[in-house]
Amino acid sequence: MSEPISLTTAQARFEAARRLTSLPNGHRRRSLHGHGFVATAHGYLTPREIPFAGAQSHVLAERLRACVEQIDYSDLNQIIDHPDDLALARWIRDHIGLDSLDYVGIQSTPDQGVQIAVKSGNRLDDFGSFDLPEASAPANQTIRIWRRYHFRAAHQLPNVGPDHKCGRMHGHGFQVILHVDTDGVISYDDLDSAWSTLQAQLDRRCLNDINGLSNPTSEMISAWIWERIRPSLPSISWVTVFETASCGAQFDGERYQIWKDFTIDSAIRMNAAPSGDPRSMIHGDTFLVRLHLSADLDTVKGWTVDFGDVKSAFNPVFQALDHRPLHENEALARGDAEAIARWTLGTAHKSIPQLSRVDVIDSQGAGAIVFSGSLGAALPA
Ligand SMILES: Nc1nc2c(c(=O)[nH]1)N=C([C@H](O)[C@H](O)COP(=O)(O)OP(=O)(O)OP(=O)(O)O)CN2
Repeated sequence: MSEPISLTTAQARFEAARRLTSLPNGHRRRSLHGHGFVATAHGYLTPREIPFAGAQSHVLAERLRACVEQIDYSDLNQIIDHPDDLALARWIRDHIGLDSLDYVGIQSTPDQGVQIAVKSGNRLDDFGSFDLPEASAPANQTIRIWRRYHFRAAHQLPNVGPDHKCGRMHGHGFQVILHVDTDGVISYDDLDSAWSTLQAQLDRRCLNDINGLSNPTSEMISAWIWERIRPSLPSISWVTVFETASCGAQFDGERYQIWKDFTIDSAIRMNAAPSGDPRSMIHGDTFLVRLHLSADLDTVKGWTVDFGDVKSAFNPVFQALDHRPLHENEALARGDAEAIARWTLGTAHKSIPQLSRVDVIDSQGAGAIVFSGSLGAALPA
């Protein structure tokens, strides 16, 4: 594994009203309506920007909160010209006052959002090309919109061992996210029209009966959707399939990535926080720990790595994190999400060699992403 890269991440919520008057007459988003928005920011704060080592995600969260407070409970049209999600993301980028930001996202509903790369040449899913000169960075790699769809279906995995629970016929409320790179012209409506025929083919069906889906793993479903959606959405960048609320697969036309979520409830203490700061004393939080794996497809099983095998292989690391005083582990004495994510990636990589990224996110949506290789497509809040 190459030396992992860390990104700090934070979220802030705000409520606001808007009219999108450039939409056609009769479009429901033309009239005055409101949203509970979620803003996200990713970046790497420099030592100059933080009061002590480990405070990165707290500082980013504070800065983002202060920024969105300016538009919280507002009529957005009074502040921003045509305040669609893209304009809001750009407004935050321009008003947060941090040079170290890499990405800003806006989610206007649980099912739709936009993400922009802040620095020129910064691709949204491959930090390796971060330093591309502006001229060689395709413009369509700096803005990505995404929209989530839901379908209900049964399936059974025909090539698993006799005792595997997924060999039995069962079902899921699947979710699909289409991530599309755009120059700002493609709208959520375009994604809806491209998706509608697939929705009719997938919803309330048994997936095994559908042509091309005889082995309907999350990976195979994401590739099946990719092939069918690409002719109408040529700038599609990733298809994400949530099999359950805690696991799923992503496909970008070449690469598969899967993720599996865990929750840890842990005590922490931040050894670099000044005395008197409550973070210097024992406190705690509930953290989401999201493991991302990059691997080739096992063409017989139809998956990369079984989610169940990920869970078993991760269990010793999970046991070391969950319901534990993390500050008693010397490697975690800094007590922040980045330290936990780095330690988790380094430790779990020994038993899960396909592990390429670990996210550790606290209960307020702030934390760290530590990865080696491709970032993959962002998953919503
Ligand atoms: N890489 C993949 N692994 C597995 C797939 C898959 O599509 N790709 N599918 C399955 C099963 O179909 C299954 O329904 C998922 O079960 P599981 O891994 O147990 O996920 P849960 O969210 O139900 O797990 P809990 O953590 O126990 O809630 C299996 N593997």
